[in-house]
Amino acid sequence: MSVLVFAENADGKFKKSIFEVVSYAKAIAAQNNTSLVAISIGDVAEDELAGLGKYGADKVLNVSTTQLKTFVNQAYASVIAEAAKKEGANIVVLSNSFSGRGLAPRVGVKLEAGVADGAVSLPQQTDGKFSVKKTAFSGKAFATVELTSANKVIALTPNSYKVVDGGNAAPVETFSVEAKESDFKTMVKEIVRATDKVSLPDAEIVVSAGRGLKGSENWGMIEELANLLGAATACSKPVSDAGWRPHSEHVGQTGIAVSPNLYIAVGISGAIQHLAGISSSKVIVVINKDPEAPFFKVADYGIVGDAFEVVPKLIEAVKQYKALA
Ligand SMILES: Cc1cc2nc3c(=O)[nH]c(=O)nc-3n(C[C@H](O)[C@H](O)[C@H](O)COP(=O)(O)OP(=O)(O)OC[C@H]3O[C@@H](n4cnc5c(N)ncnc54)[C@H](O)[C@@H]3O)c2cc1C
Repeated sequence: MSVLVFAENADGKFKKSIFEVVSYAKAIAAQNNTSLVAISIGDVAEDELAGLGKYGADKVLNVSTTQLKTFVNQAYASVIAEAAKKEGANIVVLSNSFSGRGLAPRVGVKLEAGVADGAVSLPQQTDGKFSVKKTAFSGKAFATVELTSANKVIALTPNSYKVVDGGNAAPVETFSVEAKESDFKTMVKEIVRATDKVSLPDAEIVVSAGRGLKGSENWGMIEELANLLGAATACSKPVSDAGWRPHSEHVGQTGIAVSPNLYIAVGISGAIQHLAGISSSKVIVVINKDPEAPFFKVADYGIVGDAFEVVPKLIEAVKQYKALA
């Protein structure tokens, strides 16, 4: 028995969410007194792969074929399932990223495994039971699910487990698996990143704004605040529907789900469909001129005031703080 973790790369590099998921998988391996094997698919340099050992991987399997250079959901799921079988891994861990959300159920089917996607904490393993706390109902609630199958697949929500480093470089082994033609019915030909800014699903800080900002011409202060804080920018649905901001920034039930350490909401009412995408944020700050705005009910800190006065003051305060630091 061992634990297998899928380490997904972005342009040949591993992001922080992968260090989180490797650290998380290591903790599960430790709970079960077993080893942790990581698998990487695509074009990643040897030292980057070996570096996963720092976060707990005892060994790294490297799958690097031309056919699998870009992400192909079905084919990647087959490779991960084959690796799990070969390594005797009965627990497979992935990030609940865009790709991870597609992979987890497919790997689950191939391994006849119970799946817990959107996990937010380590599994509880008592009295022979294996339970995982996860987000439910588009992030509106949490559920604790019990995985009763012998094999288990867990997809970890980004920003819900701390990065634990301190290990040593891990040995890297080439892993080859016969590709099935049926796995390549749909191919990703090219991935064009929307911007080179902080990626929204991975962001630790998000500055988000809504219809209270009146128009796209007023986003300068939101971007300035986000740049100062190293944050990603986001918006409510009507804002992207109106074309004030790109759809890639739309957060909520029908948009992206985020789980940053800090979510700053400016001029957003806090409709249930918006809250669905942000409820696993650690700290929520709301700026709204209406003291009755529903968003204040879920806020950790609230500022009742006009965004056009509050945000410039906040920018000044952050600049002063940075100058002192
Ligand atoms: C099926 C369905 C799915 C949906 N999915 C989503 C989704 O994924 N994401 C999403 O966001 N919405 C979604 N919606 C829409 C959602 O119901 C709300 O209509 C939307 O979130 C409201 O956006 P808003 O808060 O920006 O705008 P508004 O509701 O217009 O609120 C604007 C807020 O700004 C405040 N304000 C105004 N001026 C200022 C100022 N100068 N300073 C400070 N505050 C100010 C107001 O007090 C108000 O609270 C969905 C709706 C449906 C029916």
